[in-house]
Amino acid sequence: MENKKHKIAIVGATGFTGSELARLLCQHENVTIKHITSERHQGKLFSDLHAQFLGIIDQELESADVIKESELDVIFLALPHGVSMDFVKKWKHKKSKIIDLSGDFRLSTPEVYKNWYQKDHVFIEGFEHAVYGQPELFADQIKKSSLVANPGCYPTASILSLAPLISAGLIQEGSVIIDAKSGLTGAGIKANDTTHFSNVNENFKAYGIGIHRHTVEIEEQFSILGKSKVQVQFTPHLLPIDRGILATSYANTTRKLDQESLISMYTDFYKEKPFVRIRNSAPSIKDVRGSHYCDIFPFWDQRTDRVIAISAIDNLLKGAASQAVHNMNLMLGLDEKTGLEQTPLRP
Ligand SMILES: NC(=O)C1=CN([C@@H]2O[C@H](COP(=O)(O)OP(=O)(O)OC[C@H]3O[C@@H](n4cnc5c(N)ncnc54)[C@H](OP(=O)(O)O)[C@@H]3O)[C@@H](O)[C@H]2O)C=CC1
Ligand SMILES: CC(=O)N[C@@H](CCC(=O)OP(=O)(O)O)C(=O)O
Repeated sequence: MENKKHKIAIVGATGFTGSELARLLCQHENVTIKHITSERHQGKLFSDLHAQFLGIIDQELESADVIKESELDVIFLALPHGVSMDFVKKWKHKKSKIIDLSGDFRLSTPEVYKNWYQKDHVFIEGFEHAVYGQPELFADQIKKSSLVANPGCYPTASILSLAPLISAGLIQEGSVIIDAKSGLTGAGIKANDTTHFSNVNENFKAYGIGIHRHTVEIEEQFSILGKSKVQVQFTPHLLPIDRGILATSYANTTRKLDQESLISMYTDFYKEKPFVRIRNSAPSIKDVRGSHYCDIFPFWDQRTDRVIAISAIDNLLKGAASQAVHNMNLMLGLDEKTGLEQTPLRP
């Protein structure tokens, strides 16, 4: 018997995460891409904009207006934050499940959203329904949800790096410091001064110091996992590479640990999570590039009695598109690994 194909749409398909979604979903055995949308490029072929899809997805880009009348199982929103919420509001009566890649529904309340995104939220109702889409941590809620807030890229790497210790209540309050670095595609497809070649090439800098919106996303998720308020110091950096995130997380623990028990705690925590790999040496960005893996090396520094957990992901995949597909698999009751077992791309 032929597989039932779920109908999906990718809204904002011309961007970086939208085109990665298209790459994954065109090979996914259980879905068919019904619509791919763009407002600026409607009428052109997807493969005209992204030549790598020539002969693979020569589908016409449509305006998101077509979604209104279309029967869809899942809609992926690969739109900027502040834009996604308008669409979620507009389509609130549709039966389709929505996976939003933006930050619009990741936080706990519209007030917290306003504080960190400097924008009033237009769809407050959404906060009650949205589930934070970290498949390794919240699969049960994701399976029942019809609105998933796909996590941010830095939060994915950061949260997974310390989740086993936070969940076990082993982290000393106020001691978490996360130093994270991202490739340039994290900043989206539109070029600007920051992403200008000569400002990035052979250069390296910190940004968003003390104010980056991912700080609160990480804090809120740690607070849920640890069942008490957690504050973190988070600093992002821009790497002169196209894709990948490396996060180095430091924390003091409430009791002394050792390397062996740390590794066994992490291995145990992630034992049924096929896309988190516990390493016994520091991972590099290229070890996970082009894949859905998050590699983590937890290290016990016996000199300073501190944990240093290093995690690596591909920001466009585990940090965005493949995580969204993982969420879709869970929401549709499919095998969670479907369409996600790409081997990392080296060198
Ligand atoms: N890049 C990354 O590594 C990650 C990104 N994210 C989040 O995912 C979302 C998408 O990111 P990314 O793919 O990088 O973004 P891009 O800037 O690369 O693409 C954005 C897309 O949104 C569309 N768009 C922009 N404004 C509007 C609008 N007003 N109405 C309708 N469509 C619009 C554009 O379509 P067009 O111009 O063709 O009409 C484009 O296709 C963002 O919220 C981002 O924060 C999350 C994790 C990681
Ligand atoms: C390198 C770079 O600029 N990265 C982006 C993060 C991209 C992302 O995941 O952000 P969202 O929360 O908007 O989804 C930034 O720091 O704003």
